[in-house]
Amino acid sequence: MTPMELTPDTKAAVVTQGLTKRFDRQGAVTNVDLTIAEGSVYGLIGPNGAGKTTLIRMLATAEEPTRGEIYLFGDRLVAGADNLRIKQYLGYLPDDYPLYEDLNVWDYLDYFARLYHLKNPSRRHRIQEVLELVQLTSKRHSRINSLSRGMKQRLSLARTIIHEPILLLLDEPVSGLDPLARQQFRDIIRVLQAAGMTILISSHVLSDLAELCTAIGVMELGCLVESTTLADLYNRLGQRTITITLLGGVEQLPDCLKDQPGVEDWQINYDQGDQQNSAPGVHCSVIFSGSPADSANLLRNLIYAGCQVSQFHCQQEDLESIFLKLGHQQVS
Ligand SMILES: Nc1ncnc2c1ncn2[C@@H]1O[C@H](COP(=O)(O)OP(=O)(O)OP(=O)(O)O)[C@@H](O)[C@H]1O
Repeated sequence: MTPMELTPDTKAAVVTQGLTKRFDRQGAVTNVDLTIAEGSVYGLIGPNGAGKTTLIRMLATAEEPTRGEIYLFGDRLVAGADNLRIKQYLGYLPDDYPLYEDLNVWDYLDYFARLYHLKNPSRRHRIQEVLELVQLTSKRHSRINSLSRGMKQRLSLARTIIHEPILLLLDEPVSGLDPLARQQFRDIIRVLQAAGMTILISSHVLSDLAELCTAIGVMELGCLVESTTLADLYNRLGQRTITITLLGGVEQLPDCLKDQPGVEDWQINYDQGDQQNSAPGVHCSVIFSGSPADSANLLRNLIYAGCQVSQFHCQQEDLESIFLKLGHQQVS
């Protein structure tokens, strides 16, 4: 697979070349050529054991590669060196980072801000700023062990960005969070992206990634087997379905669908169904590969032909089902 190409006006935040990590004789990451465009939100997906955490740990300087190069914003990570300059603009949230449960929220952030040599009054201002961003201002005097799981994860994120990094590496940041907590987390990520950060997120919650990401990488058995924009992934591998509900004029339907640009196949369900659970009428499911203009034409033609269209709904196949279709191998 060739690395994802950047447009001439985009710079790379992350470039890896032949990145490889072996534990004993076991390959965890093999020959990964990864490119992440500056300002993008890049989602890393793949089955358990595919090498996502190991890849992220190498980018975060927490693990030394066995082989290969890493460039962050053009700076090469040097094995064995302290890479201080790079660490200053990196924020890394591991999947198992412990919080100091007995501290209160403010003292916890103050501790990390001091580690980054932030001096007052800037330190105080920065803590106030991140608390506001992660919506924990009202909890600033609470002990960490009294916070909900979602709050703790937002606090971890606040700690990760306390030094204003420009590259965020988040390893399964939403695992174990309920839907509301995940939504709050996504909202914060959007704010960070709007502020210009480049963000790499690994997650098994593909619906979250589909909402957030501009690009997706798929890992399998240590290799990066896909790395592309979300739009390209949908275009190449996603299937779109148009669901049409008709109140009458069903007999004209096959003639309208036949030879219509973008219509690949269709199925008509003449069963009027349980009216409490589905809209009344005859339902038709169309596999569609056309453009938005093609779907507008289809709708117009149906109406001209006398079909009584009560619903016309175009739906993109979701990331989860595209991923399952890829049929990637699970590490056993
Ligand atoms: N410190 C280590 N020592 C030995 N083997 C390791 C070590 N860390 C990871 N591995 C192995 O490397 C492979 C990749 O693991 P990794 O944790 O990177 O996968 P992952 O895609 O993040 O999985 P998950 O989705 O379950 O978190 C696995 O086979 C794992 O057992």
